[in-house]
Amino acid sequence: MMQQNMLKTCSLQRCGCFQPAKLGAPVRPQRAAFRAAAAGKQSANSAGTAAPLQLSRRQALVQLPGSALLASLAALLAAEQLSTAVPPAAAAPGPRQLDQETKAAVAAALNKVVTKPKAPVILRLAYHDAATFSAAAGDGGANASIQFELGRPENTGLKRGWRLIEQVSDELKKTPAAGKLSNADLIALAGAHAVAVCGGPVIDVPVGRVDAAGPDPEYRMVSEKAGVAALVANFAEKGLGVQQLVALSGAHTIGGKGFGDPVTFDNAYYTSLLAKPWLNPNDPMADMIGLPSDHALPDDPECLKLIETYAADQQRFFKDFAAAYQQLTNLGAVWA
Ligand code: HEM
Repeated sequence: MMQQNMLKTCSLQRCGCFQPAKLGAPVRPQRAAFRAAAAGKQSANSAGTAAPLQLSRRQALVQLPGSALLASLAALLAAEQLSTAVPPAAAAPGPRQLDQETKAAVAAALNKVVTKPKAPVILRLAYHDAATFSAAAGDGGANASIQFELGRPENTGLKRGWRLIEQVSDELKKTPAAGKLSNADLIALAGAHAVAVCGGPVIDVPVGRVDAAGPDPEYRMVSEKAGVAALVANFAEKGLGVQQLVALSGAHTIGGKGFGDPVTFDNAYYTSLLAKPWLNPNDPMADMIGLPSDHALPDDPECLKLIETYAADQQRFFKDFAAAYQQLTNLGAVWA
């Protein structure tokens, strides 16, 4: 409504033919434009014509002299534009950016709740929430359904992560962000925060995801015992390629899998995959390092090339991880 009235006011400034628009008093632009054109004719002829002119559209076009005709056409065009201008529709559903006020409130809540030691479980939670997506079935994905799936074997340990999201949500209740974000948004934002707080890339996460009312279908998560073909196939089912598989697996650089400092997000995962410390017969902890699915990656030539790239160039890893994380957290999302 406000925009509509601004439009009317603008037209007032542009062609001077409207009375100021009042709230709730719609102007009839075409008629007003004609009056304006007729008034132009009247003033041009004021010496010889006493009666005010009331012209039809056709009359105006036929009878008005050149300059008045041009003026009338211009007025008509402006009026036509106004009359066809539809009121602004409600914003179309889709990802949107957080406003500054909400962003600040969310950042404060995440800083308070998702501290470095909590980062690994939160990042894993974000993966497990989104990776139930199936492109073929067209369901699952980043929708906070993880809250209904915490009893599944692949989600062992993630109750702790979900409780942290509940805490973030509670924190936000006292702020301008209250009620503005879904749990699915909070999970995606918290995962990005987890990466950043451990020194990884700052990832822009749009919001507007709608929460699911129940669990996603089962058996969508790939096993830690999977070989590289099964890993690639599982990611492909979600519309993610080999590059996304290798970049996202770099998340294992944080947490307890033995790839360097557990709360530093860096490219130690890739340097370790090349060094293969799990094969060191002199290290009693060797078999604690990495998962079979991690160990499998360097066996594939395409994966190996990416592992070498990320091992040599941390910034490239950060860039590809950030892009893949955005893809991951948009999988299957229904936008409000
Ligand atoms: C590629 C297939 C993947 C498999 C099979 C897999 C499996 C696992 C397993 C079994 C754990 C150990 C959980 C535990 O300690 O109890 C783990 C940890 C973790 N995963 Fe994955 N994961 C995969 C991909 C990912 C991706 C794509 C991400 C995030 C983008 C991710 C993030 C994490 C994190 C951060 C941890 C450490 C959690 C902690 O220490 O609390 N994982 N993953």
